[in-house]
Amino acid sequence: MDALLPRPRAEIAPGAVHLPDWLGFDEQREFVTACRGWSGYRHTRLPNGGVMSVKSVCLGWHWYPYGYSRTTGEGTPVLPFPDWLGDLGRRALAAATGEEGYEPDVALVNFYDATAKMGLHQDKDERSLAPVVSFSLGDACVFRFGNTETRGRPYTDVELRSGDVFVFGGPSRLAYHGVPKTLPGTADPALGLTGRLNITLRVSGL
Ligand SMILES: O=C(O)CCC(=O)C(=O)O
Ligand SMILES: [Fe+2]
Repeated sequence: MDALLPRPRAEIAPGAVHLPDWLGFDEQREFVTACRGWSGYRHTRLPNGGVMSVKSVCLGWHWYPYGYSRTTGEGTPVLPFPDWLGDLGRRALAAATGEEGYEPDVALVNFYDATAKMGLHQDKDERSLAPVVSFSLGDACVFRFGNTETRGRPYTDVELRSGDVFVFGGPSRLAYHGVPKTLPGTADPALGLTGRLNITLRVSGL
């Protein structure tokens, strides 16, 4: 029942906008197919010795903690950033905030299995303060959106579901955010995805 109720657009903080159900089901399915076509998903190793529980692959530039490079950790070229993904990001940002002319050149594609999560962090390895545009596919998750000062409160927990867009820019561009948990089994089986995919688009400024 709950799934049938429309969820309103919400400004979670200044410059941070949640657009529920922005991608149609066919677009979600095509996006999942594209994500399957990208190879090289890896658990990123952190300088503190930890390993991220998500598996990720990058397009355009390779993100590592804490910077961007032209080659992957294996020394292979980074997968290209496709034009259609830039177009999608441009349309999503325009729909969220009205900003035109967004030109992302990096995508981080994260896969969450039932137990994966992502600790609170800032996206601050880019040399541009252009917004981050995030797409969610598959299982829903709890997305924690905080403040620019600390990992702690105040923060707002937002449920991101398949097809949702979340944009953060302006005064929220450097806000701490993370994924405390996914909600396993909530994906529409017709999507053909067990788990959650998140794709964030950024402008590297490089
Ligand atoms: O999975 C998400 O919704 C957030 C991902 C994220 O914050 C990141 O890739 O930097
Ligand atoms: Fe992030």
